[in-house]
Amino acid sequence: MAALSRGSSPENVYQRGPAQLRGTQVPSRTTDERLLEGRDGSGWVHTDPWRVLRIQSEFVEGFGALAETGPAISVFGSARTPRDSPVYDLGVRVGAAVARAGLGCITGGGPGAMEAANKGAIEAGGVSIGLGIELPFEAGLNPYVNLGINFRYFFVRKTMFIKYAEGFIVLPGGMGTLDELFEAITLVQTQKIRSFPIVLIGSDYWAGLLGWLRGSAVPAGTISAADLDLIQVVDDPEEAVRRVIEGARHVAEQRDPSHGTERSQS
Ligand SMILES: C/C(=C\CNc1ncnc2c1ncn2[C@@H]1O[C@H](COP(=O)(O)O)[C@@H](O)[C@H]1O)CO
Repeated sequence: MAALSRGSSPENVYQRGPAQLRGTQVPSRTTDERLLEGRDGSGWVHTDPWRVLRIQSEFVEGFGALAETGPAISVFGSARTPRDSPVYDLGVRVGAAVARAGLGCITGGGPGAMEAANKGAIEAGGVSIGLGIELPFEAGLNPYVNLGINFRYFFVRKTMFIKYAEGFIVLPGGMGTLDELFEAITLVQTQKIRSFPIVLIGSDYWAGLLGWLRGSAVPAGTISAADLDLIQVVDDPEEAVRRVIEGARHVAEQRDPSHGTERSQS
């Protein structure tokens, strides 16, 4: 490719965006020329700069889709909960209670307890939101989602669970559920967000974890006893929703009115 004759002598100035280039710094091709020339392989779509744009677009799409959905509660729970189990039934009742309270029900959009909560929400006439995630064993969004968004990146999706929820209700679950639960607790404990209602549902299931936190982590000094106050445990779906609404109201009352309904994390 021939060098640009205009830029080849030191006295000529070449403007590339905000940068001024002279002499040897003058490129041989214009930016447009590079954009419009033939295909350059496809490896660049797997480079970090390109990924940054994809991550940015996930935030833009997520914020765009959820900004106008109204107040909601994020409901978590195991992807493996069978449809014929009592926990599935509990999930349906949680989703229905969320919808009856006039709140959107946000889940991970997958099977098991997520599907149960979406089913309850949609059957009760509510907004049933599924924030799906690309996984190697892709299952797709469950059929009870009436607003679904699929994410590539877990961390983008997790931002949405927190940003658009008044609080969390957590059904029995495994690693994914614990990850979501402890992310929220960590954000509150480190004061990245102000108090955020977190309600575990199913006291029998959660007793072991809470017992370990109280009996091992507190005495070891790795958490403070006050950290446990961030978590509430109930068995009744209506009570779980009531606790989130009360907690959210308490947070709103404490908030400086000039901050509107925005959370303090930036
Ligand atoms: C395991 C199977 C499918 C997994 N599909 C999922 N779809 C959407 N979200 C998921 C999935 N698996 C985990 N999650 C997220 O983690 C939480 C559940 O994880 P757990 O380890 O099962 O507790 C859940 O809240 C999701 O956000 C095939 O059955």
